[in-house]
This record gives sequence, C-alpha cells and structure tokens, in this order.
Amino acid sequence: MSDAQALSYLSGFGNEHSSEAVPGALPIGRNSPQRAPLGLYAEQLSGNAFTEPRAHNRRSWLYRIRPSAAHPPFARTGNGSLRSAPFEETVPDPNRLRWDPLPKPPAGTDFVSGLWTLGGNGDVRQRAGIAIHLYAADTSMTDRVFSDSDGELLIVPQSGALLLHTEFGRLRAEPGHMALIPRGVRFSVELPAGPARGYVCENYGRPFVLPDLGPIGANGLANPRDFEAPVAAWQDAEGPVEVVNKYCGNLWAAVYDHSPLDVVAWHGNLVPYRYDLRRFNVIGTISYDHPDPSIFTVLTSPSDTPGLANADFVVFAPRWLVGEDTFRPPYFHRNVMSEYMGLIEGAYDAKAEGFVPGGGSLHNMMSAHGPDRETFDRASAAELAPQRVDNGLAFMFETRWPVTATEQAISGEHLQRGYDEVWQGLERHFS
Ligand SMILES: O=C(O)Cc1cc(O)ccc1O
Ligand SMILES: [Fe+2]
Repeated sequence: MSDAQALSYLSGFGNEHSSEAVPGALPIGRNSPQRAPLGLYAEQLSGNAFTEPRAHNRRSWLYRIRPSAAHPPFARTGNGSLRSAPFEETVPDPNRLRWDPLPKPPAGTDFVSGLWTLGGNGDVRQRAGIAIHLYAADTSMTDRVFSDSDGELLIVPQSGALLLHTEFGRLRAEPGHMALIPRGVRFSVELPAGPARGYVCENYGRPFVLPDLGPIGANGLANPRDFEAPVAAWQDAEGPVEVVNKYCGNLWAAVYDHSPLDVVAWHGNLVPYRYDLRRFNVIGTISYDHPDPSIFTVLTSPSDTPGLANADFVVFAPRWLVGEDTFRPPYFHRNVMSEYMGLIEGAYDAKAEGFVPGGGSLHNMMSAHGPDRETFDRASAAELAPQRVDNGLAFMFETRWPVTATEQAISGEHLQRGYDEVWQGLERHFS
C-alpha cells in the first residue's frame, strides 16, 4: 500500500465504528458466525476486562486472513534504547531537568529501533504509570511489525510524517497531530516524507479517554468528532515478516510467514486514532487569572481515584489571551503531579529560550518552576491587551507519580547542564 492512495477516516471517540475493505466481509447480526464471510477468521481484541462498566468497555472484532494465534514462538531480542517501569537505573530527581533534541539516529534506524526512553513511573506488570520516549528514525519499517503489550502508545510527531499501517487500516500523522495505537495492536511505521522524530507517551494504565466537561457543558476542549479512526485496509503479504512485541519491559521477536496486518473488516470501539491538536477548543479566562492547565487536557488516563489521572495529555494550543490585571504566562507553581513538557514547534510562552522543538523538560513532583526570569520581567511590564498566543505548539504529559529518568537521559550530551540558571536573577523587589 502506498501513500499515494487517498486515506479516509471514520469520525468519533469511543463510539462503535465498522469498516470493511471488501463488501460483505463483515458479518451482520453476530460477531462469530459458524463460518465468517469470505473465509476470514473472526477474532476479538479487548482493551479491558470483559466485565468493566459499559462506559469504559472497549473491544473490537477483527475479520482476518489468518488468526493472530497462527504464529511461531517469540524469542528475546535486544531492547536497544527502550526502557520500562519500574525505572530503577537512577533515583527520582527533585531538580528541574531539560534536554535538547536527540541527535540524528544512525542511518537505517526505523521507528522501533529509534525509540529512546527518557524515563517514567509505575510498573508495566501492574498496568500502572507511563513511560516517556522519544523517537528519531530515517527508515520505514518494511516486513517488520511492532506491537506493545505493555500499554497504548500516544505518539506526538514533532518533525516528519508517519504513515501508520495498523491492523485497522492506515493513519497519517504529521507534526500538529497526535496518534494513538491501543495496547497490543500490531502496526508498522512508514516514513512517507523522510526522517521523522517525535515523542511517545506509553500509557501502561487505563486507556486514555476524553475528560469530563463538568460545568463547561456539552462541547469544548477536544470535540469527539475530531478524532479519526482508519478504515479497513489489509496487507496480503505472504513471506517473512518480523513481528516485534514489547512484553513486560522486553522486546521479543518472531518471524511470521505472513503479515499480521491482514484484517479485511472490523467493527468495535477499540481502535487506533489520530487527532489534529489545532482543532482543540481552548477555554480560558474572560475575566482575571488563568484556570489551571487541566483546562487544556486533550485526553486523560484515569486511575482508581476519581480526578487523579494516571496520565493527562495536555496541549498549549493557539489561543487569544488577556486577563484583567493578570500575569499572562503560566504562574510560578509547585505541583504534586509531575510534568514532562515537549515542544512541537515555535516557542512556549513561559520560556524565553532553551526550550526548543524536539527538546523537553521534566518538572517532577513538587519542583518549583514557572516563567524564566526574562519572561517574568517582560510579562510583568507588558501592556495588557488581547494577544494571540500562536507562535508555538507545546504539550505536556502529566502524571500522578514522580518520573525517574533513565541513565541515558541523565548522562547524555543533550541534557542541558545549568537549567536552573533560567530562574537566576529573579531579584527581591519587596519593599
Ligand atoms: O509548567 C508549565 O508551564 C505548565 C503549566 C502551565 C500553567 O499555566 C500552569 C501550571 C503549569 O504546570
Ligand atoms: Fe508546570
């Protein structure tokens, strides 16, 4: 399948979709007929325990050329620069940390071999917490397929496009989009426009859902109709295909004699999807003070405690901003939640310099942060008038537990030494 073929999408979040690449491939009125249409095999993929409440029950039925069970044994393969929870290579650091972008990958690096773990929390075996990865790749995956049993993958492209060939069909994700691959869904990544890099939140916990809107009402933030799922498209590839599976922190591989991206039709509400972050309906003050950045939540992975997220995915999207007698950029703060921030393009309004596209910062539990000195000085003196904040696109992976960095993240060249200095020179003005 090539990128030249037009892609189409199904609209909605969490709803029941259905799609057949060949008319008649989808059974009608039942999921598992005695003989599925067109000689296909019927198979269910579930994203939660069967018995969870209907509101968060996610499963899909796949009609495929071969059942997923038809595979040879997997064997351990190297983990490369991938790391998993529990993160114990270093200890959680109260310091504010910031990184430059990853160096260029060696030629021949694909999306999977280009995954590089910055840190995380929780425990893959307990299905709790997250890992934060970066990816940098210059090569498409050919005859190579990946699946992650440890969690869903929320992918944030920062440069270069990704064409995600999934069991459910194809999704194109470019800078400004996010894409999500559910736990266990097989996919391969084509780079249709050359090298690509970006960020990944591997969510070990409960799947991301839209946040409740409470008093905001029935609309706003990320609107469900803007989430796009693929239409069915299958690869009829008979021949060796390497399938790599991330399982409880390790990579395993098996060489199949066919592509497991062989789903001809499917229906259900457990699907990969993409979302254009610029469609986010930004809500903020029209009087004074800023709401907390929870107002910018695109998706949330709930924990067992209502309101306490395993992880939130938050976007600082283009918006108009002014408040009466209000300091405009983010305020100084110390939070119990831990924040990893990335930048897709441009600049972020709390940081005058040093926070660059492809880089990132980690402000762990209770660490004191906020505008750098230059931003504080400028914003304290600024004339308060409506201002369009549209010179950048930043995001945050916010999580309930402190993030422990990997060894490679704290020893690497691209860790910025001296980040603390951005808050130096915030002089005493009290009199
Ligand atoms: O740290 C940041 O820049 C993100 C952030 C923004 C904001 O307006 C309030 C709190 C917060 O963590
Ligand atoms: Fe913050």
